[in-house]
Amino acid sequence: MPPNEQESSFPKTPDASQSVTSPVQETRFSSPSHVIPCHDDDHDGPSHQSRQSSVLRQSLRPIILKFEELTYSIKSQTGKRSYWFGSQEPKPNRFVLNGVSGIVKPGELLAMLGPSGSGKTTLVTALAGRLHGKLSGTVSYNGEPFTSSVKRKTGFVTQEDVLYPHLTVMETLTYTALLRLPKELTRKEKIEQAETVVSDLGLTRCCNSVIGGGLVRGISGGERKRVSIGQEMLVNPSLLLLDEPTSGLDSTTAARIVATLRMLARGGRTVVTTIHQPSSRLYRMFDKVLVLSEGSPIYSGDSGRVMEYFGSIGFQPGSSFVNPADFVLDLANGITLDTKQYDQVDINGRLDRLEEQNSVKQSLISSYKKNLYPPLKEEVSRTYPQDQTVNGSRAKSLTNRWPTSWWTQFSVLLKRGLKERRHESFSGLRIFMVMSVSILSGLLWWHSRVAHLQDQVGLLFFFSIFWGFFPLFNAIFTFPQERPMLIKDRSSGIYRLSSYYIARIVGDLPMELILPTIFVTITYWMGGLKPSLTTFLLTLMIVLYNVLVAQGVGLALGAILMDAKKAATLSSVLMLVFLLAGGYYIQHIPGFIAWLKYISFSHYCYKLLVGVQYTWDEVYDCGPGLHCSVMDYEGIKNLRIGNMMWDVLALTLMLFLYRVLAYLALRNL
Ligand SMILES: Nc1ncnc2c1ncn2[C@@H]1O[C@H](COP(=O)(O)OP(=O)(O)OP(=O)(O)O)[C@@H](O)[C@H]1O
Repeated sequence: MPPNEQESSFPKTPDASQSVTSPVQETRFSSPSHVIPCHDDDHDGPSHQSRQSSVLRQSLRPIILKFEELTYSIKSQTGKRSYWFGSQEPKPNRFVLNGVSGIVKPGELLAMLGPSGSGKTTLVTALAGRLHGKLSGTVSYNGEPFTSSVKRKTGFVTQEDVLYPHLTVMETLTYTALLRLPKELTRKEKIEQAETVVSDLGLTRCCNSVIGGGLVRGISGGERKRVSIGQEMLVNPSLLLLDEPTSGLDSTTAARIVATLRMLARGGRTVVTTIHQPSSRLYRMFDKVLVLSEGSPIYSGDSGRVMEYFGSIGFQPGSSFVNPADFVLDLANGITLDTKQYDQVDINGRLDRLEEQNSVKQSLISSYKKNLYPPLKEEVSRTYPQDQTVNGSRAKSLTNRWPTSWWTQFSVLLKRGLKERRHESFSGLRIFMVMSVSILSGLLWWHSRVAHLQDQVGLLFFFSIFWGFFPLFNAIFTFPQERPMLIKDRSSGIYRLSSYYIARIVGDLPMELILPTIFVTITYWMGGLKPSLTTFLLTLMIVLYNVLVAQGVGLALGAILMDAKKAATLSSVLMLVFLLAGGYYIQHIPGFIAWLKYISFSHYCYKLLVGVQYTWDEVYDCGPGLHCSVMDYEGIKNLRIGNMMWDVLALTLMLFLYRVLAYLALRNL
């Protein structure tokens, strides 16, 4: 009989969750008076009434999760190096999962236990449809494979919290609510859901604190974990999968989290979690447990019957007060009462001990196959009413692929990006750098004259190179930095890649364009370039266009390599090539390598800058009493300035091409 049979009758009614008193609720209602209520500045706080009518109380579509004979192997290395190439010889496949089966129904909380490295993370990742590689066996959700509609009904909390460090708790959950909750809910209702989750998870006190991470000090590890769980709760998942949600937390916080999971399960959801070393208090909250030993199951079934089962196959705990979780973890490691005693008498008998432990594990695996697997297999292969009802709803859900419209996704992502990057966009350091370089160059080129043509042309070349390097190097970090968040959001099917991509590019624009505008304005007039408003505006437009192209190159390199270090190295080489082949330093590049300048955006920018600065009839003093045409000056003549539309066209092509490349690279993430 399943534990808590009365509570977990299937399917659960929405109200069932409210009737369960959990430690979370107890904590919430007994929270001390000094707790500061968290209200978003943009809206009014939710009424108690609206919290009660939370959509989180209802499981909209219960899911039966079945997995059968899951086997996953990886290729490992021997460590022996081949003489010639230093590569390692392949070793036979190592099984990370070996014939794991199970079934979890709505209303149930399954815990996966096992020693470190036993395959828990691999299994939960496979159940979340995110394991890539050689997975054999079947996983079904109401009898269906993992479809995008299942994806949107599944919450997956990974072991590492993937959160934006500069957003506050409330901002994080609000943006998630706005993106993940269906368009049928109003904005106000979505925000209320976020507030409900903040309150349900006991995050009220820190809701205005930043998440933190890296060098930014933020909320505690337990609070971060609860924010991650909250993000998944918001989607009102029918299936919630969690990888070690309690690791590193104190026992009270861990108990609160497991109690929350139990409460969510009681609301008609299917909840699966891996857990490292639960206390007996936590263990009692699980309905079912699955115990893994080196990837093979040694127990799968009701949590309450674990001691009885192992007793029936000859494995007894040392005392009657033992924590069942400790007992099964010892067994999964091959440690029994006998081997423990053996340990104490013979401390040097390591090999014998290992052999004995292996034989205990093998015996447990055989017992599982003989005693537990046949009835489990029968249960898994049974057809449930849920298996049929889903077919109708699937067709409907597929038509509604995304929870929100493209425009909502775009505007929420834009705002989220601006908030997350507000510190870096308007960082004093960046502004200081641009201001100091512009003033310094203005002073160096102070009121330069056409007579000193070489100097003036040098200033224009500097414009094209500086405003190639700077935006390019800023842009290469964009996607490598955001990769974990993007993968997480995209795996949950929250938004289209196009809405994210456009929001990201548009969000970066203001700062990308404001700084060069300030720079050009200062340096142009200080540097004594042509005192004509039209020429100044044209110069500014060319520099801004160059910035956009350079930004595209940086985005593409970052997205293709997904490694900021590699991208930075490649960018340095690229910009050095562009610098040398740009047409300023070397005027007589050998023909076989002269094509390099045609792929350099700085070259086109430089040509355009020179083209708008000087006219065909303009002359300069080329000697005592001599006047030469500017266009005949060697450095300018070799640029072959002709119809400038071709240069604009080349830059326009690059502008789109690099952005399309970046987009395509992101699609393959
Ligand atoms: N992609 C991979 N490459 C190399 N080894 C892998 C890979 N995936 C899994 N493994 C190995 O498979 C085994 C199981 O890993 P997994 O992370 O699932 O264990 P776990 O039970 O979750 O461990 P822990 O409790 O320490 O997180 C480990 O030995 C791990 O090193």
